[in-house]
Amino acid sequence: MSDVSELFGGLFTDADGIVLFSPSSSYYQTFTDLEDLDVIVAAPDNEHGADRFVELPLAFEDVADQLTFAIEGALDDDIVEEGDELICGAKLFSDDDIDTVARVRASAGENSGIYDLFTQSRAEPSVIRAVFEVAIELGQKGQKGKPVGALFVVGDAGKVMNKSRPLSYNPFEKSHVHVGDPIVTVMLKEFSRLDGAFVISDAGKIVSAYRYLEPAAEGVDIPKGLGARHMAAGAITRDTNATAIVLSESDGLVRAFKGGELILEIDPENY
Ligand SMILES: Nc1ncnc2c1ncn2[C@@H]1O[C@H](COP(=O)(O)OP(=O)(O)OP(=O)(O)O)[C@@H](O)[C@H]1O
Ligand SMILES: [Mn+2]
Repeated sequence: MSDVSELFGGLFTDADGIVLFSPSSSYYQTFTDLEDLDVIVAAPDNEHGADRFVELPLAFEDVADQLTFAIEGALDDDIVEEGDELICGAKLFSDDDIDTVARVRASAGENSGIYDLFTQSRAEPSVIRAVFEVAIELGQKGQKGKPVGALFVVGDAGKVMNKSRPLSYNPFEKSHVHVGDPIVTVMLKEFSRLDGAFVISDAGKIVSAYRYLEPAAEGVDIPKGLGARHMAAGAITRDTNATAIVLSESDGLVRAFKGGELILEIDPENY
């Protein structure tokens, strides 16, 4: 008769490393005396001072997104090697304790782009993250209780301006405000009722609101069923080096596009 740990034991044989997602301090401590396996922590902050650490820019609610982000980040930082077999411990249902184990092979060939979205965009990672936060907040609350859509084009702003035209006067014309400033969050929410896109510079300066994007759309392949806003978002990221973050008025999801492709889809209600 086999017992459960023997049956599942195969999951752990010949592993090269362990990835713990936001472990508690005591949980992390129990792993530090492991001799032959590297322990990697993936979390919003390196609160335990782990030597091998991947910073999560968002609390990805989808465990697959979390794992993919951490593994692409660990490969990029040379914390793990191509082909490494990793045991990942994550919190699927629990907020407190790791309750789920997955065995994943690190493979650079299957790059989803989710790590590069934050780290290899023209815009600074903190800017990408701040725009996500505004889009998520807007998705949770809507505008005066009604669902609202919004399109943020981040980075490579000069080129984006050349591939777009104004729909109305630009309320940010003479201002020097940046995403992340609390007042800007209020302004972005207010202006999101109106048409068009926000254009944001690499450093996070709001360059313009109300831009109608006119990128070339050839070769852009976005999922069927998404409309003009999403098509424009995808296309502008193929035509320029910008990243686009879109809140859909119709399904309430936040989506990110880069290089003409949909990279990440998240539901604000889960944050
Ligand atoms: N090329 C564009 N540039 C900037 N904004 C655009 C562009 N095309 C559409 N939009 C904006 O998107 C809004 C919604 O358009 P549409 O419904 O076709 O898009 P969608 O992709 O279905 O988005 P949603 O899911 O929010 O409905 C328009 O009212 C307009 O404000
Ligand atoms: Mn629509």
